[in-house]
Amino acid sequence: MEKIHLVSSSPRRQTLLTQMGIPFDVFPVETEEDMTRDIGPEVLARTIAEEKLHAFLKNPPIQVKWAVAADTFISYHDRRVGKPENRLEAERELLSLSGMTHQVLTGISLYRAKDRTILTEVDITDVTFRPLSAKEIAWYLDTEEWKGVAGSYRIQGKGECLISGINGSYSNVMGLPITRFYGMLTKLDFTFD
Ligand SMILES: Cc1cn([C@H]2C[C@H](O)[C@@H](COP(=O)(O)OP(=O)(O)OP(=O)(O)O)O2)c(=O)[nH]c1=O
Repeated sequence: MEKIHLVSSSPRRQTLLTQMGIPFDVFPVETEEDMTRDIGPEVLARTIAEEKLHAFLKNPPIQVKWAVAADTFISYHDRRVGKPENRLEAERELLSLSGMTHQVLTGISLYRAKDRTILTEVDITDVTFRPLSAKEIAWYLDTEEWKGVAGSYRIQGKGECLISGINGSYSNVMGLPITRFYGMLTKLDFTFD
């Protein structure tokens, strides 16, 4: 099977590619990830994923055959939320999410080197939080799971205790929607043997 260059520092995306049985090399890039642009959340998810991919393509390793970049953030009430800067920001975020449904969006941009094709898609999952007490929020903040994740919670960790329901892909919330990504690879004739 051909290797994919994973243009991401996210350990969750590595876990999900491993789960899919796809060999990969990790090649993170630094981009601005400006969430304040006046565009809808789906377009924003596409745009940031494509910006990460294009940053990688400016100076790719010679042997690259495939590359994938992604961006995950949460959206509700016209707000787009990425990773919190500190505990106070995480606390405010969890308070806002308490008792309501938000969307988790992941933009995925896949590159096939042989003809320089780029395919970008967006996956959306609705996640509903239970009404959270101040005690629960304090407990969750103490777990430190909020560090480095969009929306200040980890569905794949103790964060699942805060959730009453999800509609859509679970792996999308973790940073790479397996079903959609598999479909994208198939569209571009990636061979799984
Ligand atoms: C909501 C949620 C997000 N996340 C993670 C997925 C993403 O890794 C992260 C969102 O940040 P991203 O900017 O998408 O990715 P990243 O900074 O981890 O890596 P890079 O920019 O190099 O690609 O939040 C979880 O792990 N669990 C969750 O429940």
